[in-house]
Amino acid sequence: MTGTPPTALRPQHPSPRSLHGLAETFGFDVRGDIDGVEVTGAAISSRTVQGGDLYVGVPGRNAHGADFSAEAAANGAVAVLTDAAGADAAAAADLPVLVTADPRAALGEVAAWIHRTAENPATFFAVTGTNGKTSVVYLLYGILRQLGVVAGLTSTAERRIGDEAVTSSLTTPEASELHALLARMREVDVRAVGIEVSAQALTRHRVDGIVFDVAGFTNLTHDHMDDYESMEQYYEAKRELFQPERARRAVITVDSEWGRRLVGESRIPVTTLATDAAVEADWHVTVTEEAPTHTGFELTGPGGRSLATSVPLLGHFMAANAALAIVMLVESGYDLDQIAHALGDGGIDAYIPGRAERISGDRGPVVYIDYGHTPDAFLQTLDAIRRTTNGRIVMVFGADGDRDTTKRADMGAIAARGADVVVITDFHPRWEDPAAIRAALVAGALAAVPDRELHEIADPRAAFRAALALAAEGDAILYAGPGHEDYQEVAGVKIPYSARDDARLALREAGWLA
Ligand SMILES: CC(=O)N[C@H]1[C@@H](OP(=O)(O)OP(=O)(O)OC[C@H]2O[C@@H](n3ccc(=O)[nH]c3=O)[C@H](O)[C@@H]2O)O[C@H](CO)[C@@H](O)[C@@H]1O[C@H](C)C(=O)N[C@@H](C)C(=O)N[C@H](CCC(=O)O)C(=O)O
Ligand SMILES: Nc1ncnc2c1ncn2[C@@H]1O[C@H](COP(=O)(O)OP(=O)(O)OP(=O)(O)O)[C@@H](O)[C@H]1O
Repeated sequence: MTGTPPTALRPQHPSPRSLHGLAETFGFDVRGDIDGVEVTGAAISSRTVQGGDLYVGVPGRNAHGADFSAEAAANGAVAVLTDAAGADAAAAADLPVLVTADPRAALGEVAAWIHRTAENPATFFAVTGTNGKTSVVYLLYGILRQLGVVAGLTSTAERRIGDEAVTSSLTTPEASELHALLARMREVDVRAVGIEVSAQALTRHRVDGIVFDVAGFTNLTHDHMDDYESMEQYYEAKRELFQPERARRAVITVDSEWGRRLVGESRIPVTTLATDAAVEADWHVTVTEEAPTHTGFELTGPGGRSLATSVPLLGHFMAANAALAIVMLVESGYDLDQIAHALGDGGIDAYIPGRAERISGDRGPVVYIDYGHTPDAFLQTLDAIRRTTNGRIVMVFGADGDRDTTKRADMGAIAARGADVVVITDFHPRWEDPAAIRAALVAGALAAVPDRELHEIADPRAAFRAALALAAEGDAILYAGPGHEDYQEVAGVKIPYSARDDARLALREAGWLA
């Protein structure tokens, strides 16, 4: 149900709350008459305001949100919450104004109060880490459904309320959207929710007002060095999730040094998980079978408990992701045997859009469309493909413009080391010169493997077709980056482009797909 109107993400029957009560609860200064005013929702963007909303005007990089109060009023806002700098602009819109020092920092608790999140009976799972968040959230969702639980999720790809799905923009919604979404989920009896929590969400208060039942950690590797000054700062942003104000208990993957450090620096009960038998942990996951279509694994835990199952996705890292989801469920109260029974002989039933998604048919090269856009994601996925492919690997990829530029050389190098043929193309150049982005990737690739066969083709459609022409039966093509996305962002414009649809078309043109 892509493109569902935003009302689907809001409670259909909100119970109004008094603005007076809100101002009193949070100690906000009041300007104007608030007697008898009731709010039914909150919005951080004037563009998403609905009738009865409190419009929250926050200062941003480009503008002060309070400057859009008139538009918010026209869309039905009944009051504005802003800071002192925004108060006059908000008052000019002829709405009552609540004033606080940091409205963004207040938003989570305010939205939780309006939507009564504390009374929501669902179990809340949070997943953080550089790679694997979306995957773990979908795996939680899939396993919960196999357990017969009505589940919901929010991820980079989609928000899901039971069977209803809506395409996402941000990985973690703004708090105003998140609490409304949880209220909507409550209306349709969702009993467990997986929430992907980015570092940016923690830094920007997007998950304030929720105490998660279980928080999971996948890994921490090079990314987002545009948003954070160092890996240390990036780590500290993630660490915030593992404190009592935010989560009751944690499951931490301790394969990395960052994970092991996090165990010591969390202030909540922690259960640990490792893929390496030599690493001390409460739970261990061992891969027992690797195939393009699925990965079999065994999970062993305290007291001799164990579970042998499979995940319908490529890669040992997907076994680690699935194991994390299972241990998080155990920590939330499910019995391992109950999970084993629900999974049955068929294993985990989950579909993750655009994560090592195999879009080829029975004939021709195996084609994976992946969302990997970090050095470690490239490394892990190439390794997994190498282990399940007898032929050559052709890798197609580009890099984000206006995002962490420091990872480009590594991305190029890892591709050149792990693939037999490299095709460098445009991803989302945004406002950068696409040729300069490609040049950085080419330089990284050739510095690592000077004689690697390399093609530079700007247009992604042409790049994929070139890769297809270079591959034969038994080979694999990894097209990393676009995943589930349906656009390419060039100079501020989102041009429709689905790598999955276009690659399927190209496979048909080549006669490999019916
Ligand atoms: C850098 C950053 O975090 N930007 C966020 C920020 O935008 P901004 O500061 O540029 O806002 P602005 O344009 O100055 O506008 C100020 C305020 O006026 C409001 N406004 C503006 C115009 C208008 O017509 N009406 C209106 O109400 C805006 O909603 C905003 O609240 O506030 C906006 C409104 O909430 C966010 O949408 C926006 O996220 C942008 C889209 C973004 O790219 N964020 C990235 C950093 C992010 O969060 N990424 C992580 C990725 C994680 C991962 O890859 O793992 C994520 O969780 O998605
Ligand atoms: N556990 C993992 N370890 C390393 N790489 C992984 C892992 N899980 C997935 N990946 C790789 O990272 C890519 C992104 O996976 P996923 O979307 O699940 O991560 P994410 O943390 O949600 O990323 P984003 O926040 O950018 O959406 C996958 O397409 C795959 O290439």
